[in-house]
Amino acid sequence: MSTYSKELEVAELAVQRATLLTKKVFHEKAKGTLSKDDKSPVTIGDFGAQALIIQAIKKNFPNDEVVGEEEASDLRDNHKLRDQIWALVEGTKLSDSGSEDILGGPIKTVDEMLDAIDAGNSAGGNKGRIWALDPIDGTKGFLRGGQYAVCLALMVDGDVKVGVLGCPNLPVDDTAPLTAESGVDQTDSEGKGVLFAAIAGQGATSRPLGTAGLEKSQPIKMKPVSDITQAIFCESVEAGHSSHGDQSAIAQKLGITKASVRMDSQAKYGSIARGAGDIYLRLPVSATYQEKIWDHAAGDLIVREAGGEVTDSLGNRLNFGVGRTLAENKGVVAAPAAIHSTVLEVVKEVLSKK
Ligand SMILES: Nc1ncnc2c1ncn2[C@@H]1O[C@H](COP(=O)(O)O)[C@@H](OP(=O)(O)O)[C@H]1O
Ligand SMILES: [Mg+2]
Ligand SMILES: [Mg+2]
Ligand SMILES: [Mg+2]
Repeated sequence: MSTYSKELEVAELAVQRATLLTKKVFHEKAKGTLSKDDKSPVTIGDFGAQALIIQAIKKNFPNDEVVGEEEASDLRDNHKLRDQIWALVEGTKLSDSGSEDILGGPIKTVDEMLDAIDAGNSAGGNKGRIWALDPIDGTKGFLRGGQYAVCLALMVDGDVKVGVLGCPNLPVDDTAPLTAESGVDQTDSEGKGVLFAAIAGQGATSRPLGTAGLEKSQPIKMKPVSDITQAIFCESVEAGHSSHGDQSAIAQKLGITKASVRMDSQAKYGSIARGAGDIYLRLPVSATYQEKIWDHAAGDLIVREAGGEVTDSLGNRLNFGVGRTLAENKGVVAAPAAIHSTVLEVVKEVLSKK
């Protein structure tokens, strides 16, 4: 077996299983939404997906740590919500029993489920094997009917080695270009659902999300951009998550005339990695916000392995080894390697004028 192939297999299957759970919640009107301390939303889908994925990691790699976005404290005294999540977790299995076996068997009790969720409490850092998990990235998109992603990455000594993104609402077809509609009013209808993956040094791939381990992955590559004015650039839907104003000024200076594609979650990284889009800009709106490692780890590797470069707004690589946040970085600039320096120059120019 080549390096990290076992980790990739477990990560892909765990993400695929978790998306079965999130898809069920996506189609429910009531998604069991709570407001967290920072006022951001979390749903029964986020908790359930985190439990299923951490269980699979701990069964296969008991000594590994996990930096997971969610924690179970709100559930320990909210039995109604806890039981709703348990019903989902208990009822979610991959249809292929061989794939289910690889994940190491079901969660047996409610307490085991809560403990699995809380096992995502690693402080992170640059020593040893640590997984970064975002059980639903783009929760606001998930609630609005936009894009969302189930995101998992393995870091070893602070470097991302394996990355997986499950995107239930993106087209399976790698060649379908992004349009203004790609991020709004989306669902997981026929032809939707893609799993992106990468191992450091071994390239990036995609495969249909619905088929567990049964379908072969295809290599993906970023699209060469010969004329930057024709580039498709992506940004968050939420104006509170990145500066639409700065991003539009940068696009304008680059001569880009097409409107941005606004899309929730790391579906943006997957989309540019397969050449459906070209550039992803995420410039800070707040001077104090620190980006979370689980919002970027998998996407960073997948884009770089597909021929892209990912830096912050100063041109530094994202540093995943300093804790649960990207404390040393500000913003994200992701583009094909051949045009990244051109984009970065304009980013610096626009930000320096502020
Ligand atoms: N002020 C802020 N600046 C940047 N990112 C923020 C933010 N507040 C929340 N986020 C993050 O933005 C993520 C969604 O990114 P996007 O806008 O690309 O969809 C959220 O992930 P979750 O949805 O997992 O909580 C959350 O972690
Ligand atoms: Mg969140
Ligand atoms: Mg997130
Ligand atoms: Mg999340």
